[in-house]
Amino acid sequence: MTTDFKVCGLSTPETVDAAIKAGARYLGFVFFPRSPRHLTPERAAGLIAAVPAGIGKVAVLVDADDALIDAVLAAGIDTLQLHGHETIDRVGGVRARTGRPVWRASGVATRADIAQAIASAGPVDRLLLDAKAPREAVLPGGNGVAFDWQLMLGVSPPMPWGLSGGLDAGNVGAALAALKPAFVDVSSGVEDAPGVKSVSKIMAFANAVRGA
Ligand SMILES: O=C(O)c1ccccc1NCC(=O)[C@H](O)[C@H](O)COP(=O)(O)O
Repeated sequence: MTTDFKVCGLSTPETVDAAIKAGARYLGFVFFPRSPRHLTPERAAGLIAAVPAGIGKVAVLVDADDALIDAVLAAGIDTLQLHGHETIDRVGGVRARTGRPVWRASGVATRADIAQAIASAGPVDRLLLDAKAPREAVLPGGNGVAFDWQLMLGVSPPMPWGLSGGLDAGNVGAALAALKPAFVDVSSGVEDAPGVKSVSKIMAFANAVRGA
């Protein structure tokens, strides 16, 4: 069975279409003004309108307020990925108020980070383990950096979890074989430059996931 994958940071009709054709289970849209992948809810609505039913439309949010959450849901988003410093109470509050699936993204650099990510995830539907952002990074995710996957050996989070950070067509097969996450998430690894997705790299990533 093929592992589900999410293509994150989509911002054009062509690359949304490529991700759909490649078989992505989830499409990610970033709502964070400092990101080269940033979208307004209005722009996202235009992209989401073309997405068939059955494919998840995931908003990547960083410490978003309720007004932004409501705006992205009105744009057609169905899943909320919280990628900031949201507390357990905030995660639970967002889930209870919206009734939508909530994913918690956490940065990993050490084994202790993984334990902390699991302990502080709150009532999430999915946990996304991403590489901890480098000290000088402007973004909390989407930096094209991998964490040491050996840190995950022997760890099985009690909720469905996804792997992200620095994945690409060349390494995702090894990641899947070693860790068997419920899903994988890619952004920089299918780009030609930050924020510029590549149709051919999206296809190559999908083939690598299927071939794993
Ligand atoms: O991608 C962004 O610009 C971004 C901005 C702010 C918070 C999170 C962001 N991305 C989160 C993702 O879901 C990425 O897909 C994930 O971190 C993997 O990124 P990459 O290492 O570039 O494949």
